[in-house]
Amino acid sequence: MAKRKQRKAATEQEVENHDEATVAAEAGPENDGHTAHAAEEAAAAEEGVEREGGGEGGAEGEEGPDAAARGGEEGKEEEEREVSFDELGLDEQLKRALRKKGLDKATPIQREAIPLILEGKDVVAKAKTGSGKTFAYLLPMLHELLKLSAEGRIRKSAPNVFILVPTRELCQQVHNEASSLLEFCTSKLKVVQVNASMSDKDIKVALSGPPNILVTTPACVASCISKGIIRGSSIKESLSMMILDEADLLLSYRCEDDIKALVPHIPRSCQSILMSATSSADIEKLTKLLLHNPFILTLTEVGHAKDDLIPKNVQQFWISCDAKDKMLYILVLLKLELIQKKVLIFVNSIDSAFKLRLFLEKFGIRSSVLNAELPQNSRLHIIQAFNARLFDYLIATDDSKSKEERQANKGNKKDSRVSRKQLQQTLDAEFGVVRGIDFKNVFTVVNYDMPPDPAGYIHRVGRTGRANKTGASISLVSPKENGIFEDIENMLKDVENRDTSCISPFPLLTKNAVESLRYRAQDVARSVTTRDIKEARRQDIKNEILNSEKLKAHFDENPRDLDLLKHDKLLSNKEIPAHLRDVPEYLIDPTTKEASNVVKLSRAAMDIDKPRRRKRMGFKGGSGRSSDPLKTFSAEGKSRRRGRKERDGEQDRRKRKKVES
Ligand SMILES: Nc1ncnc2c1ncn2[C@@H]1O[C@H](COP(=O)(O)OP(=O)(O)OP(=O)(O)O)[C@@H](O)[C@H]1O
Repeated sequence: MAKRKQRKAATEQEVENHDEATVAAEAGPENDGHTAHAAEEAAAAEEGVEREGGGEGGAEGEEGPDAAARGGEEGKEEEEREVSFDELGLDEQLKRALRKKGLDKATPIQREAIPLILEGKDVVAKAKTGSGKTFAYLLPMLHELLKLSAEGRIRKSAPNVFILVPTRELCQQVHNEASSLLEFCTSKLKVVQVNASMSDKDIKVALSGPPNILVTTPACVASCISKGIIRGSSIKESLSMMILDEADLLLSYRCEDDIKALVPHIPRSCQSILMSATSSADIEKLTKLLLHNPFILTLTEVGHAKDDLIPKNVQQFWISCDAKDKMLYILVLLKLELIQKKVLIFVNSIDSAFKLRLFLEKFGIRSSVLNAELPQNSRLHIIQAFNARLFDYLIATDDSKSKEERQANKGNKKDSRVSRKQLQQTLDAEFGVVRGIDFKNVFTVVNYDMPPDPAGYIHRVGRTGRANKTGASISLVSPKENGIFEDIENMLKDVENRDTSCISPFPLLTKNAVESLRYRAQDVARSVTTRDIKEARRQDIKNEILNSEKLKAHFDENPRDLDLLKHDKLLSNKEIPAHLRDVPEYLIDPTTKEASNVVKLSRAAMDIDKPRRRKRMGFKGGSGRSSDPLKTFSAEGKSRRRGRKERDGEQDRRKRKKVES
C-alpha cells in the first residue's frame, strides 16, 4: 500500500516540470499505463524533453490513468515542495545518520530514484556530477536490507548486494559512505570493499561471513569468481541487488569482459541499478546486458536543456595562451590570487605535474601531486587531507595518459610475468583521479592541459560545484588545443541548444599582470630540469611508500588524524629567494590589485577559511552572485564593468522580485 502511494507521487512528478529538475521517466513496450504515458509524453513535449522508450510495466498500469488525470494541479504543488528524507519513508536508523551529516532534504535525483528503487524496479538514473547519486542508491538499498534483516529473510551464502565502481578510490569512497549510513543501525549489516591490490588471502578474509554488501570493481569480482573465491551458485542464491555506479565510466575502464563474465551468475530476480553522469552508447550497452525493462530517469535543472552537462552553479572560463606560457599563466592566477581556493589543477602527465609542482614551489606556492604511481593509501590520504583543507592546491594527473599506459600494460599483462609486476609497480590500473571522486569544497578546477575528449572535460569540471555549491573552471588553451576546445564548446552548445559559447574568456586577467611576472617565470621554468623532475618524482614515491606503511598502521587506529603526514612538503631543500616568494608591489598593476582584492574579499564574505563555523552547509548553501567576483568584476576597464554591474544589478533585482512575488 505504502509502495503504491509512493509510486503515485513519483508518477505525478514524472509528468511535471520540477522546481529544480525535469525528470524523464520512460515506459516501455510492456507498459500498460498508456494514458499516464500519453500525459507524460504531452508534458514532456511541452518541456522539450525527449522520450526514448524502454521501461517497466505493472505498477504504471495500475497508477497511470489516475496520475494522468491529476497531472496538473496536484503535481504542481508537489513540484514546488522540497522532499525530506522523512517523506521518503526511509528507515529511522538511516535518517538518524543523515541528520548527523546535516542532511534532511533529498536532492532531485534522490527524490526521484529512491521511491522507484524501494519498489524493486530496475532503474537507470542519469544526473549530473555532484548531484547526490551515491545516496540515491545507497539509502533505498540499505533500507531494503535492514527490512530483510529485521524479518530474518537475509540469504547468506554470498553477498546480497554488489556495488560495482570503476576505480578503487571509488570503492573506498562508496564503502565509507555506506558504513557512515549504517552508524546507528542495530542489526549489523556488513559492508566490505575489495580490490585488485589485495592478496587473495586478504580478499578471502574480507569475504568470509559473507558480507551483506560488497563494493568492488568488475575486474576484481570477475577474478574472485574465476578463482572460486566467490561461487557462482552462491551468487545465484543470495544476490538481490546489483548497482553499477559511474556506469558511463565502467566500460571505458575496459570492464566489459569482466561484467559479461558476471552476467550468467546473476539471478533473474536480482534488481539492477545503473547510475551515470552522462549518456553514452556504453550506458545503452550495459542497460541491455543487465537490466530488465528499466525505469530511466534523466534529471536536469529547470530552465536548462535536458542534457545540460555542467551544473549551472559552475562558471566556465578559458584563457588563450601559448603552451610554453602555461606555467606563467598559472603562476599569475595563483600568486596574484585571481582565483578562489581550493584549486584542483589537471595535467595530462606525471612529469608535467612534477614540473609544475617544482616550479610553483620556487615561488613559495606549495602543492601536492595525485597520480597513478602512488600507493593507494597515500592517494586516499592525499584526497582526505585536501578535502580537510590541509592544503589548497592539488595537481592531479588525469586518466588520459595513464589510460594509454594502462592499455599497453593490459596487453603486456598476458605476455609475461615481468609486465604484470611492472604493472603493479608503476601505474595502478584501477586508479582514477577525476572520475566520481567527491572532492569537497573545490572552488576552482583548472585545466592546465586540456583533456583528451569532451567527456573528460565534463568529469573534470564536475569536481567543483558539487552539492550545488558555487564553483568555477578555467581552461588554459594553447593553439594546439584549439581543436579539442572547439569540440567541447560545440558539445556544450549542442546539448544546451545555444548559439553562443558556454565558456567565457576569463575576466580578471590583464596583459600587464602576465607581463609583470614573465621574466621571473621564464627564468624559474628554465631552472627546473628534466633531472629535477625525475628526482622529485622518485623522491615523492619514496616518501609516499614510507607514508603508506605508516598510514596503514596509524589510520587503522586513528582514522581522523589527517595532520600526521604532509603531502605538500617541499621537494627541494633550497631556500626560496625573497624576490620570488613575495611579488613586489610595484610589479602589480592597479587593475590586478583590485581584482585580487575583490577575490580576497569575496573569499572572506563566503567564509571559505572558516569551514567549522559553517557546520550545516545545506544543499542550497554556497555563495550568491553578489559575492562572486567572477560575476561582478571585470579587468577589462571601467565602462564595461559598469555595464556588467548594471546588468548584474538588474538580474539581482529580477531575482529579488521573483522571491518577493
Ligand atoms: N541530500 C543531500 N543534501 C546535501 N548534500 C548532499 C545530499 N546528498 C548528497 N550530498 C552531498 O553531495 C556531494 C555529491 O554527492 P555524490 O558524490 O553522491 O554525487 P554524484 O552525483 O555521485 O557525483 P559524480 O557523478 O561526480 O560521482 C557529496 O558531498 C554528498 O555528501
